[in-house]
Amino acid sequence: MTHTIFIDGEAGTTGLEIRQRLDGRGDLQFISLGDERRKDAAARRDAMNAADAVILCLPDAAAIEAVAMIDNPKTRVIDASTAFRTAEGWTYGFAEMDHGQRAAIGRATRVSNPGCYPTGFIGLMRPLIMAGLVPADWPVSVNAVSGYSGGGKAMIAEFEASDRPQPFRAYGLSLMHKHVPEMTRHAGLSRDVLFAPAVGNYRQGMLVEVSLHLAALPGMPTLEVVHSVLSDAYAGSRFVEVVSLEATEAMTGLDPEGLNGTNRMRLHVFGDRRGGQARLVALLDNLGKGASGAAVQNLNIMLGLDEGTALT
Ligand SMILES: NC(=O)C1=CN([C@@H]2O[C@H](COP(=O)(O)OP(=O)(O)OC[C@H]3O[C@@H](n4cnc5c(N)ncnc54)[C@H](OP(=O)(O)O)[C@@H]3O)[C@@H](O)[C@H]2O)C=CC1
Ligand SMILES: CC(=O)N[C@@H](CCC(=O)OP(=O)(O)O)C(=O)O
Repeated sequence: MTHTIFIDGEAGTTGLEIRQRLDGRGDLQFISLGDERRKDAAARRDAMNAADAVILCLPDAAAIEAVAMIDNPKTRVIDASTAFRTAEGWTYGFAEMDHGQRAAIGRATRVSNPGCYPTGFIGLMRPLIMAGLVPADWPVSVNAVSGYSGGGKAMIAEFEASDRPQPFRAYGLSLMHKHVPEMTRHAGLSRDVLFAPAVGNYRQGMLVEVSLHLAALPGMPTLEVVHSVLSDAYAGSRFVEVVSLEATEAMTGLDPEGLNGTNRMRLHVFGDRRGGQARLVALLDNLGKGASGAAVQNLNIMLGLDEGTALT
């Protein structure tokens, strides 16, 4: 059976990566508008209503407009923007976040693809909060560094055009980053997370880190307990791996580009087993499991296919 797919925003950073991952798949047929018509509202409306599945790779405002154009009840949507990640009627497209989430994605007509930073943060924290190791109202901070492709075409042009690009830039300094509601909600927290992002002068890949004073938590969990809760949560997972404590203890550094080109995420629990502190670090490709890879995984699930089709 062939499914008809329309990628709105196909010429953008996320759209291009999705298209590359889907190229050569005989089970899919694409509606493509070409450069002249890709922003023509009428052409986009027709394309969306003719498709079995639409993947929106647009800025938030354009994604909201696009969804309003769909009147075919059979058209299913995956939105890569931030617009619907905490919206009523949308299913959050992070298959590994809970038992049952994959099946919910499979049934959904509207799926919001998670943000890149939230994928790392929720991946690290949700199991610990659900297990009661971290109380829902705990004050949690998250630091992260992303490659500049995280900022789309505009940021890529900024970094690649400049003779002397900044090596590193802290941003989100007002603490009002657009990912805060999504991270807070889907991690299961009741208090807004404090998010400190940064962008580095490299194209792609990211580290997302939560530091915890384990000895200050109500149950004073050990590093081993934290590790075992995370390992249990992702046991058998194809794309999310929890690195063994032996392996993390042997590491002296972590490369943010280490999973580029894949749909995988690796979770690390760093710290001294005798100490009362932990650095939890997620490694992922912002354009892989953080965006385009996750969108393809969600599409596979929605079409009833093996979720790993065309993904590494
Ligand atoms: N980059 C990343 O790592 C991630 C991005 N996302 C999200 O994915 C979405 C797309 O981001 P990204 O690919 O990085 O952004 P880009 O800016 O690289 O691409 C966006 C594309 O949308 C096109 N576009 C803008 N407005 C319209 C419109 N009204 N109609 C049709 N096309 C339009 C742009 O056209 P033009 O080429 O003319 O500018 C561009 O091709 C965003 O919501 C972003 O937040 C999510 C996770 C990670
Ligand atoms: C480096 C950089 O600028 N990154 C982007 C996030 C990229 C991303 O995840 O976009 P979504 O909002 O669609 O999830 C930012 O901080 O706004």
